[in-house]
Amino acid sequence: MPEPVIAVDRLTKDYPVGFWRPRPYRALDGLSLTVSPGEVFGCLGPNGAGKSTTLKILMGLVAPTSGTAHLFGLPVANVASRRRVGFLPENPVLYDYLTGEELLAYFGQLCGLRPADARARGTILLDRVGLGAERRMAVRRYSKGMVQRLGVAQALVQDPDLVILDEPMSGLDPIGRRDVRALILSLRDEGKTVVFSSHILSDAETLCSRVAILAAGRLQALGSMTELVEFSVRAWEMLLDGTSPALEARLREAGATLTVLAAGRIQAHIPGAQAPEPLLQLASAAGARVLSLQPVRETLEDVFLKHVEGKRRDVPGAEVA
Ligand SMILES: Nc1ncnc2c1ncn2[C@@H]1O[C@H](COP(=O)(O)OP(=O)(O)OP(=O)(O)O)[C@@H](O)[C@H]1O
Repeated sequence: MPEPVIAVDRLTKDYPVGFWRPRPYRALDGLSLTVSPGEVFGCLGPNGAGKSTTLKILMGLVAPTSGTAHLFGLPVANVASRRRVGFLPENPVLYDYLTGEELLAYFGQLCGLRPADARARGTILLDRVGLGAERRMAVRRYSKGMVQRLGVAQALVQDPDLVILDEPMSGLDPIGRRDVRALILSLRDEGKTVVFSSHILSDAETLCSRVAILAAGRLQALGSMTELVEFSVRAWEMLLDGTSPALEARLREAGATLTVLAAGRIQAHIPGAQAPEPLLQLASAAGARVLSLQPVRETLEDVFLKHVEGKRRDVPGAEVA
């Protein structure tokens, strides 16, 4: 077994909350997990689950109350553990009077690159995150999605082996999300380890080799997609056009649950793993058109909801006065 890139053991964080008499609030409760080299690992959970707290502890931005965290075998309290790590914080705040190009050149030099190398690396990264055309624009003129893309670029400036991205899809339009998905896969193909937090479960499902689901500061589930998600077909969904009331009645009798989308257009949910051949024939014989037929299986979203529902907590001190 290769040495884990990340090793977290019984990690716990209590934040003090309240002004006059601060009380500890347990944001993270005994989290243990490891991430191996080359993995794309998703840290999932509802708001307040403890995802950012975990990533901040790894980055040395927050000290744990108890437990241990190691990067590349070194404790996170040791700055050297982060030499090979790039980080995108949840809300990147960048020097907005600089241009994208100047900012990346500056960060590159902070990471030890020579000025010319830092500039060259910045140019490559701006192209890679789709900001090549805006590289001479002041960051204060960037949209939220452009700042997010620039944040991703700064995380890659020192060509890290481990990339930690806190909500990388936040603020991105569908094209931006697609680009970041492609970027994460290309980082994986280069042999890098990527850890990201997200609320977008479909992204996690397509990108991650493994995910951790957190809720209320505790690990609720950990594993690969095949370990967590039941991939077998449970039902079928058929979209039909040109149906008649008589056909709809016969489909219901045959066990389908119908949703009427418009007059003569219905969605039929048919339970069972077998492809619904008899109902297809019934529909065609009655002159209806089958627009689509899709198997229904469990998704990561179903698994997520199963693990997190009912596990939201109130934060002490958050009451409205
Ligand atoms: N500095 C702080 N002081 C007090 N409580 C905090 C602090 N930072 C976070 N918390 C609380 O700790 C809990 C976990 O917060 P965290 O930011 O880690 O959650 P998260 O899973 O990243 O949530 P989100 O998806 O909303 O970003 C939350 O209840 C939050 O209110």
